[in-house]
Amino acid sequence: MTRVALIAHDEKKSDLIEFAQAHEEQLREYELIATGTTGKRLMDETDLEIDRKQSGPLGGDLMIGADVAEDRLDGLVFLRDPLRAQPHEPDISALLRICDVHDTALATNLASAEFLIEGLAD
Ligand SMILES: O=C(CO)COP(=O)(O)O
Repeated sequence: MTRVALIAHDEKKSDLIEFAQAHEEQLREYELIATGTTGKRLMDETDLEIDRKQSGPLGGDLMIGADVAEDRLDGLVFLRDPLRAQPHEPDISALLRICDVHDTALATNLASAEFLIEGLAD
């Protein structure tokens, strides 16, 4: 089954929720995982089922990175906050890097997330 991860930093969470709501029917076909707080908001504000990992700063990015390393992920939408430094920046870099290592589809902004989600539907 197609497995997709959804992550957003705080300033981008509302954008991700709107994105998920707009694509809810399609996303319902997939196994979804998310970091802790992102996952909670998705569950509260959509009808999607989410496998919630730890919150990002507590290791959630690394947990999703482990899925990527095991080739268990088909795509990642990661709406980062480009204007604010994060305390767990090394974890974020590690997640982006492992996506490149495994050639896993990765979208870090809404415009590319639209392409990713369209591509998964094909
Ligand atoms: O910090 C994050 C990704 O780096 C996201 O974590 P939360 O979804 O728990 O806010």
